[in-house]
Amino acid sequence: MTPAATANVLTPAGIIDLDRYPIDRLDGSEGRAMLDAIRADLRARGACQLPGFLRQEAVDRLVTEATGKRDIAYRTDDVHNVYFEAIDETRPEHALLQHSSKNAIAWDRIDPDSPVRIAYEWDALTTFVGEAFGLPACHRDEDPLGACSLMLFEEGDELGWHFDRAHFVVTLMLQGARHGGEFEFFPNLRTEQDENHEGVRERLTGSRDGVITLVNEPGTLSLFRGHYSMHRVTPVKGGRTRVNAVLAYAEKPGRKLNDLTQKLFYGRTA
Ligand SMILES: O=C(O)CCC(=O)C(=O)O
Ligand SMILES: [Fe+2]
Repeated sequence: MTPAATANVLTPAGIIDLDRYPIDRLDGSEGRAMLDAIRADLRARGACQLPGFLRQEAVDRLVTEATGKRDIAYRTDDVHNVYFEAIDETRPEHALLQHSSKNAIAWDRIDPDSPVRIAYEWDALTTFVGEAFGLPACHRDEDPLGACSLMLFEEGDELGWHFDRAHFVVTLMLQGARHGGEFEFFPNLRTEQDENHEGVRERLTGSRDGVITLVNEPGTLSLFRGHYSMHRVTPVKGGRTRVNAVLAYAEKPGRKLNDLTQKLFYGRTA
């Protein structure tokens, strides 16, 4: 980065397109209409995408930051089942192994003036996320590693089919792969009351019934209820790294990962 760019710290309005998405004016008529549309989308398919949420300059800076930090990213390459649980061989859908590999840049390695830090720490974004998901309260995670991270998916990297442990996830797409790297999603495949083991097994053995593919445009904010909707990221191909940010929130204040999870995702504790 040039000295001029370093000195030029972006403001929330310079990072997020607040003309298109008035997240700091949720009480106004445009803000209310936006929230209504987002909530309807989340109800209907468990996911909502806001293309052009980040301004181009913020996207460009974040891709430069993330790719520049490849060497301090922590690489994971694992097999797991869709529940991230110890395998129960007596359950077919439980024993079908998935592959995931990616490189994660932890929250404490993200620049003080990084656009993603400024956006994540802006209370208006936190309030907006809570309102979008219809939560009584919404807090940023307080985990020094996992609160908000930058992810790099290189050639062959993917996330196998899974249900998130968290009830909802927020991502920012920064750079799509040339091929693959697509986010595929089975809306509401299970519910709190019904695990739908049969439906899960069918999807893991080839059924595409009900699948949706989300857009991969750089600058898009995605909100999704990944706890009920099985999803994956298809293998990256074509030589361009897929880069995104994952923003973590909780209904209660002070959420942190336990030591085991920190070690698993970031290779250390903090
Ligand atoms: O990289 C993505 O688009 C999805 C991330 C995801 O599924 C997760 O963080 O659990
Ligand atoms: Fe996920």
